[in-house]
Amino acid sequence: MAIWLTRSRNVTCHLNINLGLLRILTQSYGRSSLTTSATGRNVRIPPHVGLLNLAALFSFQRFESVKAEKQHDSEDHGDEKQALDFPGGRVTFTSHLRFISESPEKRIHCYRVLDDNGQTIIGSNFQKVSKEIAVKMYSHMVTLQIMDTIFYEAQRQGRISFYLTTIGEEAINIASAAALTLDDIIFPQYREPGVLLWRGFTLQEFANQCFGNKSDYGKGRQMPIHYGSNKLNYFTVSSTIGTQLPQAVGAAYSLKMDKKNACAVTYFGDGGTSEGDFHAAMNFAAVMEAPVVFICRNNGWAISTPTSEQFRSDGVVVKGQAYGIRSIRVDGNDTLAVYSAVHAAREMAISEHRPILVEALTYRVGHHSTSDDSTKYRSLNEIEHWKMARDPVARYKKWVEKKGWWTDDDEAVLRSNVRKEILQAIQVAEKVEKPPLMDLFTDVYDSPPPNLCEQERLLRETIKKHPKDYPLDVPV
Ligand SMILES: Cc1ncc(C[n+]2csc(CCOP(=O)(O)OP(=O)(O)O)c2C)c(N)n1
Ligand SMILES: [K+]
Repeated sequence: MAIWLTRSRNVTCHLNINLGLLRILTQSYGRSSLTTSATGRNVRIPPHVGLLNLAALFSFQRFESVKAEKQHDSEDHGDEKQALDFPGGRVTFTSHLRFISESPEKRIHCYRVLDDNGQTIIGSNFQKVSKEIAVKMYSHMVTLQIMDTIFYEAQRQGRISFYLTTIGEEAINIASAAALTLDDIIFPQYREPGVLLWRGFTLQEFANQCFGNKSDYGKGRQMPIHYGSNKLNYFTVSSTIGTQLPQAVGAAYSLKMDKKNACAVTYFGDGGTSEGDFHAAMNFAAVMEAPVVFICRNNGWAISTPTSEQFRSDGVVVKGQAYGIRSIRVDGNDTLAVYSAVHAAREMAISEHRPILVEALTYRVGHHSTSDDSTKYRSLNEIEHWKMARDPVARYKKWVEKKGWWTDDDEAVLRSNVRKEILQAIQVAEKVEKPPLMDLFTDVYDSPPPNLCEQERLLRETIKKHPKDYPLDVPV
């Protein structure tokens, strides 16, 4: 409830108060009168009006009073002459007792280039892309979609233990990757395999990891989709939400110390922003002026948690300013907008030694993973709407087609080739031997500690006791 308090000394304070505070105020202000300007006109309230009456008077005005308060937010009540020299800059004084509103009147706008029909919005400001890059982006988005569909089916058939798709987020994956260089170091969450695909990870390499065979760089020690590539500057996915964020800041800081023409780029979901690691990383990056680009895929759901239960702020983009980080909100389903925003973010991060936050608005069209059924917590209509009306791949396709860079024949050839290549990769990966049992215990300690040796002994004993339950294709 917003109230203007007037005292005889002509001091006006603007308050945002609850009933408890109102009680304290009426007591401490004693016989002075209260004046409300909540409706735009001043109403004098005599000192004898009881607290309950006062509460009733204001309770139905809550909406209007908040509006008034917001209007005042935009006025400058600061006294330029009366200021405090304080670390970080001059702070002007005000005699208005006024709290900053918890939410701005308007939400932060979302940058886009393509309209819903995939055509460039006249006057839009974006990074030009060559035909080669434009077509490569489109074909990689399609490849990612086909890979997801086939791998998902392979999991349903029991051929791999787990899978998680990126459907609906192809533009964020591919366009952001295209705007970076190979020297930029990627710290992914798990819904960005398209970045790795763009960097040259082969479909065979993806399949090897999902099957956890001997050719998997992680030697089968991670669940499927926890890809990583030293060669491609792509840190291995960690299931633990948010851990990649402070790591990215540290890597970015080292790139700056080494005067490298590169930045660190980290991806995370809206759910990830509730982790302490997100806040530690943002603050550390701002203070250390680390060249890191934070890319948040705000896809509406963190498994079954909707964003309304994740935060009460205007999404994620506003958190950047609180930490002193330049930020942008972008339409995550608009390939050209994502490309342009990340391209600009990278340039600023490196040339100005600063972190940048990009919030990409999108939607997780698939279930969280193969362990989830999202129809239990969200409507089919919502899913269908994003799948059909807001599909980033179809939208971008219209643009490349209009440019004359893509035809139906190109589409048919691409789809058929990619499908064949993925099926072939799965067949090969399935036949490759699994890493030996011993690999489970190596590569961490020079000489394994007693508890690890004990675990190995117990595992071998269990296999001997229950040979039928042990997979035949894993050498003991
Ligand atoms: C620290 C931690 N807490 C909880 C989990 C369980 N978990 C796995 S994924 C996930 C949701 C994350 O959502 P978000 O970061 O928004 O990414 P999205 O899956 O939507 O891409 C949760 C809670 C986890 N892996 N790590
Ligand atoms: K999410």
